[in-house]
Parts: sequence; structure tokens; C-alpha cells
Amino acid sequence: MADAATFVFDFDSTLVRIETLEALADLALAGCPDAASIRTQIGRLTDQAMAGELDFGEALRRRLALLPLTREHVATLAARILDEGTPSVRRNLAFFRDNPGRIVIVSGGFREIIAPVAERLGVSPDRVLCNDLTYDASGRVTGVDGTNPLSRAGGKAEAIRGLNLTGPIVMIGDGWTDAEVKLAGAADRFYAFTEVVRREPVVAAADAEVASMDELLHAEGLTGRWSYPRSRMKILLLENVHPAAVERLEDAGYTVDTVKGALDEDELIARIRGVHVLGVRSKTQVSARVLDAADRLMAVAAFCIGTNQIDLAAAADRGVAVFNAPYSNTRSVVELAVGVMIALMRDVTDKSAAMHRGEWNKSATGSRELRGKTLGIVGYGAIGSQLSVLAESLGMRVVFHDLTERLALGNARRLPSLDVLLAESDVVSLHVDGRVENTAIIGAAQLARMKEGALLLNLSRGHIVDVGALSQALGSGRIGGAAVDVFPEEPATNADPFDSPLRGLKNVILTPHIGGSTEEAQEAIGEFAADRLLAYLNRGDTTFCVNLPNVQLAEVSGAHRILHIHRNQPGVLADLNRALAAAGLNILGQHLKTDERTGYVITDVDRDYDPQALDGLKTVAGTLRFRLLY
Ligand SMILES: NC(=O)C1=CN([C@@H]2O[C@H](COP(=O)(O)OP(=O)(O)OC[C@H]3O[C@@H](n4cnc5c(N)ncnc54)[C@H](O)[C@@H]3O)[C@@H](O)[C@H]2O)C=CC1
Ligand SMILES: O=C(O)C(=O)COP(=O)(O)O
Repeated sequence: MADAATFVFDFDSTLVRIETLEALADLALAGCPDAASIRTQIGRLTDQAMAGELDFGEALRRRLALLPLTREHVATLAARILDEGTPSVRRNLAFFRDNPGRIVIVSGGFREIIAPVAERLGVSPDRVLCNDLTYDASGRVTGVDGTNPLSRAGGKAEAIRGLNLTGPIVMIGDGWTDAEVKLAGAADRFYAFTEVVRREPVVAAADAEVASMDELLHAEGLTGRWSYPRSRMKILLLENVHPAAVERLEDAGYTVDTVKGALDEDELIARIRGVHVLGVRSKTQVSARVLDAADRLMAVAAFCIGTNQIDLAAAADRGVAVFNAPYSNTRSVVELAVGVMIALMRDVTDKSAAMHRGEWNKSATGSRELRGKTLGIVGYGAIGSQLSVLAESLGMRVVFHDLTERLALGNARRLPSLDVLLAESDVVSLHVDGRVENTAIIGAAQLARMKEGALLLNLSRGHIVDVGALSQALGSGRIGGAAVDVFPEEPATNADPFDSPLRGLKNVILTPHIGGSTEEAQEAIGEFAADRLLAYLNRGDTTFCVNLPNVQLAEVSGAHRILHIHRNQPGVLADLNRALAAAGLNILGQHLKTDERTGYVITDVDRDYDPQALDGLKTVAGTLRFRLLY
């Protein structure tokens, strides 16, 4: 049988996320007046050596000569080096411990610092190739042992050859001296390791770039901490999603791309290939055509409340899970509704605009208090019901109409129909969702049923109201004023123009879809939606998923998890379990949840199985998507 490969790891910026010499410089230069300039010189020498522009031995000597470094400084760094492990190395300790005979560490760094890490990784001392510091009698560092090949240029290749390894040699590192190992013929493959630092010349000289240990293990066909390297999973976030989301997803190891504005269908189709997760807000239409162009898509997150911009059924039919953030901007919308209601009652915006033109028009005519007026809320969901509470606390009478049974809060009264509500209300506020059936539910006929001079608020979706009819009703004075935050056609970015028949009308407040646009709401949405995505990607949890059955799941531990999304048709679970049995898999736990369209089966199995046996599961009739997680 062919010998297994030996993995030769560089140390600085590979196994640990620091450059040892720079950390030692920080210790040695603490309190030194020239510290900044010495540090700059050392940093420059390190970069030059790593980029292959300066002889390694020469750079090392020059850097050590610049530092008042002592045995104590070295001991201090050695004592805390275990805290500096590179994140993906730390989560893949099992790989090192399971392969003690296949790991070598080679470094221009120093034995005292590397030894504790080697011990933690289970690498024996004779497989740690590095420099030995020399000290004078007072304990000050004088240099390194010059007989060691690692103190010289090209030393890594020479030191590795000295081990007389058999079988393929795989070199992994971030620096030019690591690339040189392969160039000198001492390694069969070289991976540029870029989790900590990415150097272009090194990447260019490599057989492949790996941004984490997970990617390395995946590339070498080995089992790592995760079933798939997260850094290879691409998340595309559109429409200026809050940085809190980007941070959370990147911290979890995923690769995130962002786009400031919305994309139209063709632009999105051009961008969607290779994307595993898409994040949008209210503007980007995720149509069946977009979903067809997506070759890797597992999930879509609406970083907002509404999901009418996403073809939920088409996504479910492709096994793509869709999430939203159902409550994070509720309060922001409600506060804006209260604000515009008061502003309309007092004609604040027109009066303010007149003042800016230099006109003083103090008058009470047509100005009214909210107190005692009737607010009619259409759609008594999260937003409508919260508005109900605030409006009552302001002294309004609240009536509402909803298609489904909703608990009336406070003294709010449920009305049997939209028409009854329209006839009773001084202010009508729309808070229905954007389903297609709600198109133009407020048109000329409904506006005609409203009280003379009543106010209309639309902070839900633009297509709910026939804006042509509204502009006529406002123009004739039949409707006393309106506040509109959402429009049938909205510009994709702030740079695009806006037009509407409602422009220029008296006592009409137009806002650019900012109901949910507060700093608090955007941050909360970013965190919430990112957490939902992570729960789905990392453990298969579909809590709050809007188009697949919701299953709440704990972290996978001590098992492998098989996630199977299928069309809801008879016999799928039986077929799946037959296939699991045929594959010799031992089931540790299983959940099944279905809705009328789709089924979701989660099966935790013993880790001890032949991975090829899983192929049979993908052929179970009705399978939409199959994923393995650990
Ligand atoms: N302007 C903005 O920036 C924002 C707008 N929104 C919009 O507000 C909508 C409502 O949000 P939530 O209250 O959180 O949603 P929700 O789903 O909790 O409530 C919607 C309610 O409307 C009811 N409904 C639907 N169609 C109806 C109809 N024709 N007649 C009567 N009731 C009907 C539903 O039964 C439900 O109770 C979102 O779907 C979204 O489109 C949400 C956040 C921000
Ligand atoms: O949450 C919603 O549904 C909204 O309408 C807010 O949309 P936005 O995130 O501002 O595009």
C-alpha cells in the first residue's frame, strides 16, 4: 500500500495567528522610547523575508539584533502561546491527535515558543524542526544556533529532507520560505494558508490556496471538524444589510459578500451561481427564474419582515429554506405610524414647508387632536396589534379587521369587514402582508366608503393601495390626508429617481420605505436573521423558516446528521429508512415534520459508516435536497 502523506506545517501565521518575532518585539520593547520605529523596521524585515525579497537568515539576524530580547521575554510568550492558536487549527485538534506520525512542524521560529503548541497537537519533539536561540551569560538573546539549517536561507527544504520521509509530502504555510520548500523539490504539494495573512506571491506559487484547516482537510479528502469547510460557503447579502449580520456570519467562518443596493432579476441571476446563502431586504425579487439559476443555494434570508418578494413555493420545491426577521422592526413601524398620524392631524409637514419658504400661517382650522378619534387597523398582526396598544394609550378608540382570528388587545374592537371599518374610522392604517391577493384592496370603491376627510396610512406594501385612486381622492378633498411609506414601484438604490402620482399633493407625507429603517431595528434584524441562518447551516434547525416545516434542533454531537428535504408524498420516510438500513447506518435519533407541500427528515446516525453508502439516500423518490452535517 502507498505511504500516507506527511503534512508539514509552518508555525507563525499558520498554526498560530501571530508572528512570533513581532510578539517578542512587543515584549522586549515595552517602555522603550524607540519602540515604534524599531517595530516598523522589524515588521518590514518580516514582510520582506516572507515575500521572498530578503534572504531569510539575514532577515532573522537583523531582526534579533534590533531587539533587547531576554530569556524572560521568551518565557513570557511561551507561557501564553497556546492562547494564540489559529481558530481553524483549534477546532481541528482531533486531526492532529489522530495522525501523530503524519505531522511535522517546520519553522524559522524558536523552540521554546513552538514546543508547547507541538505538545498540544501531539507532535513529537523530533518532528519539530526550528531554530534554537542562543543567550549570553546575562540571559540576553544573542542570535540563533548557526549550525541549524533553519537559521539559513533555504533551510526548511534541507531540514525536511533530513527527516528522510517516505510517501508524499504536503507543505502548508503562509510565507515565501514555505513556497520555497516545494520549489526546492522537498514537498510534493504546497498549500498557501491564508486564514491569518494572505500574500499574493505565495498564493501564486502554491498548488492551491486554503483559507482554513477545514479547507485543507477537505482538499486532501480527510475528515475535519465540519462536514464542509465553511470558508468555502458563499453568503451574498444585498440591500445594505446591517454589518452586525456580516460580522456574525464571518465570525462563524463563512465567506460573506455584500452589495449596497438591490439587484434586478437579471443582475441577480448573473450573481447567484456559486452562492450558498442569499440575503435580501424588501426590494430584491427572488423569483423562480433566480432560483433556477442558483446552483448551490441552500437558504434565503429576508432581512426584514415581509417575504412577498420571494417565491416561497418555488424555493420550497427546490429545498431552499427561507427565513425572515418577523419582529425586529415592528416597533419602528409602529412609532412612525404614530408620528405621521399626529403630523397629518396637525398638517405639520405642509406648515413646516411653508415656514421654510418664509410663510407664517398660525391657524387652528382643520387641526385636530388624536384623542377620542377612531383608528381603524387593517391587518391585526404583530404591527397592527402593537399600534393598537400605543394608539389606545394616546386616547384613541381602536377598531380592527383581520382575515384570521386575532386576540383584541385592550379595548380594541374587532369588526366583521373592511367596509364596516372604513365607514367608522377617522384614520385607517394598513398593516396587512404583501400577498398577491392583497393587491389594490384599497381602491376607489373603498376610498369612497371612508369618512369625509379621514386619513389613510400605508406602511405595509405599495401594491395594497391603488395610488391613482388615492391621488384623486386626495385631490378632491374626499380624503383629508395620507402618509405613504411604500410604493408599487420603488427605486432600487438611493441614486435612482422616485416618481408617483402622490407627489406634490397637499397634506400627504411621503417617506422612502423607512418604516423599519431605524438603527435599532436594522441591528436587531441583522443579528436575528444571521442567527437563524447559522442555526440552519450549522445544525439544520428550521425554527422561524417561512416555507419549510419548522424543526428545532440541538447541536450535532457524537453523531453525523443527515438532513433530507422531500416532496410531501406517501412512503418517503419508509423508503429513506430502508435506504439507511441498506447502507448499514445505525440511527441514533430521527425527526420528521411535514407541511402540505414539503417534508423534512433529520436523522442522527452513528459516525461509523462508509460515506459512499450515503449515495443511496439521494435516490429516494421525492428527494429535493440532501445534506450531511457534523
Ligand atoms: N414600511 C416598512 O418599512 C415595513 C413594512 N412592513 C410590512 O408590514 C406587513 C405586516 O407586518 P406584520 O404585522 O409583522 O405581519 P403579520 O403577518 O404579523 O400581520 C399581518 C396581518 O394581516 C392580516 N391580513 C392579511 N391580509 C389581510 C386582509 N386582506 N385583510 C385583513 N387582514 C389581512 C393577516 O391575517 C395578519 O394578521 C409586512 O408583511 C410588511 O409587508 C413590515 C415592516 C417594515
Ligand atoms: O420589514 C419589511 O417588510 C419592510 O418592509 C422593511 O423593508 P426594508 O428592510 O427597509 O427593505
